Amino acid sequence: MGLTFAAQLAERDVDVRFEVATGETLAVLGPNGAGKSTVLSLLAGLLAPTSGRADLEGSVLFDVGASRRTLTEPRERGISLLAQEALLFPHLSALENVAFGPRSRGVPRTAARATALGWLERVGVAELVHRRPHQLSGGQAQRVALARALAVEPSLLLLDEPLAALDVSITPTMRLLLREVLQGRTAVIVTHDPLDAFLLADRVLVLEGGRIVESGATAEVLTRPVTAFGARLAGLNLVQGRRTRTGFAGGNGIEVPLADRLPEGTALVLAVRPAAISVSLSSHPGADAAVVRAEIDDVEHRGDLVRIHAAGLAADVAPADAVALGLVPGIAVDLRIRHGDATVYPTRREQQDSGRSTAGSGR
Ligand SMILES: Nc1ncnc2c1ncn2[C@@H]1O[C@H](COP(=O)(O)OP(=O)(O)OP(=O)(O)O)[C@@H](O)[C@H]1O
Repeated sequence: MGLTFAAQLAERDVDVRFEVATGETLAVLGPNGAGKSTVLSLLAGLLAPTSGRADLEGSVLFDVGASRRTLTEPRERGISLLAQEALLFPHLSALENVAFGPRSRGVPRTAARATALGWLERVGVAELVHRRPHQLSGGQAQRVALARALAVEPSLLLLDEPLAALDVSITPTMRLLLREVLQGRTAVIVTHDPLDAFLLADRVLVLEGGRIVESGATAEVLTRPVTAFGARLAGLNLVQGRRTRTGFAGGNGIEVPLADRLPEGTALVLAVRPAAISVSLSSHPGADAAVVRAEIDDVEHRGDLVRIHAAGLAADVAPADAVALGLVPGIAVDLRIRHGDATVYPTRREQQDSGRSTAGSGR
């Protein structure tokens, strides 16, 4: 059953229809003003469509037409929303914030607290149960907000740019936590970040001007992009490799130390943005970076940057640097990736096989 959604909202010129199977995560991408937040608001019941119908696991969320107008109350929809900001109740402790949902659905206090504690443990902040929101860091507050969203066992979890407001130093671990809790959960995530889409979503939908311009399995959109956003997705470097005794070893010689406890031999994928790979004629390896020496296969001019292809990787450099270094096909260069810029995670199959274990990021 899952989710079926079809809605028009005339005043915002939005007309979108899609389905999400039970247990599947859909990423909604698109430029500013594309209609992503509008879709989430329609689902959550914060906006009513001009016309359309949505069903979640056989229950009507809305059904609006010429002669009918059913709008299920937001709190009756079985939907939780994780927003950019944690939006916790300031006067309640972390535990009370998470217990609030079950309590307001009639669960007795002790049982609601036990549920809340279980979720706070699951998201890694059990020791912070008695803190008030102002005593939590941004990342801790977002973990509490995630526990709160999940404690009501929603049929659908909505995530609106859940990592956007966090310090970049904590987004990798938060992203891996989301990846873990989204396994087998029906979810729609709005994001600007192709890495989120790739790591968290089974399918991707690209909106532009209130219409769907591209959709498909994440891997498909990655390999056959038809829009600028799809191309941004496709630009992400993905390197297949394995867990060695010390970390990740990729087919093209990239090695990154890891702090996870995954067994040796686990199939892993390393993701790194083209902008995070620096290109030089020669460099010193250093302790905090992986360096791959390779001949340039291709040089692509892309407006305000130049994309270098070598060793199966794409690296973006400023045009002035490309000229100064004389970057042309055939010359040998060092591609340098700081360990902290690489995200390493098990392939989906490995993750399912090994239960809930996740790789640490490359930091
Ligand atoms: N509160 C509002 N009132 C009227 N129009 C709005 C409102 N919010 C958004 N819009 C319009 O609706 C359309 C879709 O906007 P929406 O906020 O859904 O886009 P978005 O993809 O979420 O953008 P962003 O990435 O900037 O958050 C845009 O034309 C926008 O100008």
